[in-house]
Amino acid sequence: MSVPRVKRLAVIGAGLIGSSLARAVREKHLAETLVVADRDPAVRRRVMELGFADEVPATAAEAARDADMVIACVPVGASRAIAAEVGPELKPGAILSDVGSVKGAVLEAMAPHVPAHAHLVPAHPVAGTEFSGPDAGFASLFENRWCIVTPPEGADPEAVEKLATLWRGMGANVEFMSAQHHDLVLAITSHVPHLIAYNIVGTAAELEETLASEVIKFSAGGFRDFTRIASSDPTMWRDVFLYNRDAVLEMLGRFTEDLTALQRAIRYGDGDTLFAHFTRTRAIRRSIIEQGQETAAPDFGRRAAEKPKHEQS
Ligand SMILES: NC(=O)C1=CN([C@@H]2O[C@H](COP(=O)(O)OP(=O)(O)OC[C@H]3O[C@@H](n4cnc5c(N)ncnc54)[C@H](O)[C@@H]3O)[C@@H](O)[C@H]2O)C=CC1
Ligand SMILES: O=C(O)C(=O)Cc1ccc(O)cc1
Repeated sequence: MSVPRVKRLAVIGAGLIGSSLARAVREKHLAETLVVADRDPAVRRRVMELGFADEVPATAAEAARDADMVIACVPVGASRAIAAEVGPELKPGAILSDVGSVKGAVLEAMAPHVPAHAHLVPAHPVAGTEFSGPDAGFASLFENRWCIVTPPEGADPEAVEKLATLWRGMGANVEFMSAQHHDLVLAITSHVPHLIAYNIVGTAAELEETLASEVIKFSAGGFRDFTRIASSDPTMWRDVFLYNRDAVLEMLGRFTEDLTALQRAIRYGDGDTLFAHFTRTRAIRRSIIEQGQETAAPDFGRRAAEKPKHEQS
């Protein structure tokens, strides 16, 4: 059965996610006309060279004019500015969506700018890598990954279904939840793990010179995985922590308590506690793999990320 096409789809921001979305839409013929805007002239030039858009305007307003669906693929902190720019251009029935890693704050920032004749349907594809920019994207990024859609209360069911259909067309599995619930779940599955990676790599870098160089030399296993995550885009992750503050602090509080319990077990030589804890966490990993949902683990995106860059486009 063929997927209904969006007549005119506008993507704002042609980085990892925007360019992956555009590539997937192109490859699967999900839009009649695909417009890709970016404020950075170098990015626009690259989008034209890569050839995955029909039009490449400089402004979000231009891209949104006459669009049936507009998807903001910019750092969470830019959502308000994009909505303010795009809002007055939205035609009756148009859908405004996004891909931000935080949903509550995005909803709050965008909603006031969406006219009553248009629909706001935020979403978050739970798939990505540590790379950024238009060259990092690839069409299969969303295949068999979750896309969480967080419609505001009273959202138009037809608009919600249109957005879900687009994501399913790109190979994603769509799940619906409230923005608040999304932010709590993602705080523990994605945001706190990234913070831990940023922290441990920072701690290692601060060690005395000889020790630090040995960390680099012998970095294997665990630490190496952390360095991949800790190389993720600073702007994007700064915004995630600024805009999902409460949920991250809640999960960080629980994390710290549990870490203290493990620290205590080590201090007092309590092997039983350590063994019981590690046995429990091993079972969690196994059940994730059995369900074919490694994507729910903090290292989601890893297989794609480990591909060399030239294999990713
Ligand atoms: N990187 C990842 O693994 C994932 C990221 N996300 C979310 O996707 C969004 C985009 O992330 P990436 O694609 O990784 O970022 P990116 O840094 O690769 O690309 C962002 C693009 O947006 C453009 N941009 C920024 N502000 C703009 C504005 N005001 N107007 C027009 N263009 C603007 C930038 O020039 C850049 O080309 C973020 O909200 C992030 O939370 C969601 C899932 C995974
Ligand atoms: O590269 C990784 O391991 C990721 O965790 C990618 C990622 C980053 C942010 C998201 O909101 C979703 C996925």
